[in-house]
Amino acid sequence: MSIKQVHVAVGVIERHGHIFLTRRAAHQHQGDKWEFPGGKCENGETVAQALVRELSEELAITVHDCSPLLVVCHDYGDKQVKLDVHWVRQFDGEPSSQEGLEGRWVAASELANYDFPAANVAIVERVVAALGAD
Ligand SMILES: Nc1nc2c([nH]c(=O)n2[C@@H]2O[C@H](COP(=O)(O)OP(=O)(O)OP(=O)(O)O)[C@@H](O)[C@H]2O)c(=O)[nH]1
Ligand SMILES: [Mg+2]
Repeated sequence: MSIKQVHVAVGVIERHGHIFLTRRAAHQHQGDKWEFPGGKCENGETVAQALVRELSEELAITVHDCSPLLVVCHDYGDKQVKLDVHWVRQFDGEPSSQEGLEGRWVAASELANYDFPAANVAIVERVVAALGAD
């Protein structure tokens, strides 16, 4: 049996201490959980290129710059993921889900109230540590 790890570009989109979250569709992996928008890297793409493409496709924003935050590897049993997480602070446009997903700006202090996939615990900790929880 082969173990395939999915490489995912994930964006922590930040503006004025708030983070833009989307809620995964019920039928998706980790369905109904809240997430930081992003998606799978395609062949030949850098993570930054994948992030620019995904955030354009999913949210119709134009990302001008991003910077690495952390990498999280997680085994869900049915799927192994490597989340390559970047801050996204320079972008144009107002994010709105192009895929009909629920989306909202959330204060760093409110992130703990959201139900994320297990792999996201470390991401939330880092974001709250960076932005403060008050
Ligand atoms: N985008 C995103 N994916 C995450 C997060 N946390 C996490 O475990 N993942 C996992 O990373 C994997 C890849 O994300 P994705 O958005 O491309 O996955 P998907 O299956 O919805 O993509 P697809 O429907 O376009 O094929 C999924 O298995 C998802 O459960 C997160 O915060 N953001
Ligand atoms: Mg996605």
